[in-house]
Amino acid sequence: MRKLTKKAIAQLFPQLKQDANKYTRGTCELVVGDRNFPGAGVLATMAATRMGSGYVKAYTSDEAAAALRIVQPSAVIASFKQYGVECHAQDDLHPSATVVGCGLAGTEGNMTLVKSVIAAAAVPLVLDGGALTAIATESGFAALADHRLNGFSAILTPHGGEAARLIAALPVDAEVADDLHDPARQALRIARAYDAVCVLKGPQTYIASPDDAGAKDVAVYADGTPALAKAGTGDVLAGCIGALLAQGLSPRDAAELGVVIHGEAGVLAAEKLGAFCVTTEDVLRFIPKAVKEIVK
Ligand SMILES: NC(=O)C1=CN([C@@H]2O[C@H](COP(=O)(O)OP(=O)(O)OC[C@H]3O[C@@H](n4cnc5c(N)ncnc54)[C@H](O)[C@@H]3O)[C@@H](O)[C@H]2O)[C@@H](O)CC1
Ligand SMILES: Nc1ncnc2c1ncn2[C@@H]1O[C@H](COP(=O)(O)OP(=O)(O)O)[C@@H](O)[C@H]1O
Repeated sequence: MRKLTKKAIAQLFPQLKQDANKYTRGTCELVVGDRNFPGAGVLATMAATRMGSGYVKAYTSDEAAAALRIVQPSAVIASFKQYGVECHAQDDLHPSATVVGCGLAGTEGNMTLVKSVIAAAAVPLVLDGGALTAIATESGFAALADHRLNGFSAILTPHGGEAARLIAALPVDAEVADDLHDPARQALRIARAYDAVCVLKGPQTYIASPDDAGAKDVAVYADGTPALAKAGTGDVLAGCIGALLAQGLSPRDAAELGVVIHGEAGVLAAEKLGAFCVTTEDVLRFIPKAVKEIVK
């Protein structure tokens, strides 16, 4: 397995060009934060804004929109149903990506929403939270397969519970069944079956691509901190990865860089505040320090 370190991933960091404008810096759109989980939408949107995207647009509930207008007024706000109508297309000069699922727990309405977003998105996707529940259904799986057939990539960001659900939805494969206690092999199984980069989160985070030859090609990040074991840190990670994807990084590079910056933000927050007291909001606040530390 390849161990991810700050030093090894520093070179992946997107350059901020002198002649940049907000669109060349990448548009990150997010479909996140239903009325029950507005906080997840706010956290993911704030993280995407912090991680360098020039233009951040949140398609979200009224509840999350009200909070975002106060804590992140630079984010453009739209309602869920506007996604298919207004979503951004991408070209080489104007990269773009969409994050979907943070704070969209598995209601029928949310599942329909996620599938319609996957069908409409002509951009790379980050699928988190409820979007992972949606692709574990037959119609959600088919929507993702069509997205991939249309030439667009996807990153899946399951925690252990979501990974178990993604694997349970697959046909049993006797050859790999024995291996699935090993998280690196779980990540690889998910990546290959869903044809997407898999970021399997936990105390150690495993990153696998569909074309990895075996577990030896899976990357592992093991330098994080249990301070990150707090509700909402996964939403922050999804926003970070989405912003990097929206700046034109490959899915694998965006995933690896996002995981290391997020982990380092947790470590720096724990050093400053003590691991016990670190909040998810602190992790967001320490992202700039983590970036400075990595690109110095
Ligand atoms: N402030 C907010 O609004 C927050 C909203 N959230 C949203 O809440 C929704 C539900 O997400 P949840 O993850 O709570 O619930 P889920 O029901 O999707 O997953 C939790 C289940 O998975 C199991 N599990 C196994 N391994 C796990 C692991 N390594 N980490 C976590 N759980 C593991 C748990 O025991 C539990 O049964 C998502 O849409 C998410 O985005 C959460 O991100 C928390 C913060
Ligand atoms: N003990 C731990 N050590 C290091 N990192 C952890 C630990 N526990 C959780 N994390 C990290 O915190 C994040 C939690 O994400 P997730 O489980 O999706 O939370 P949520 O759904 O509440 O946002 C992941 O990035 C995970 O790798």
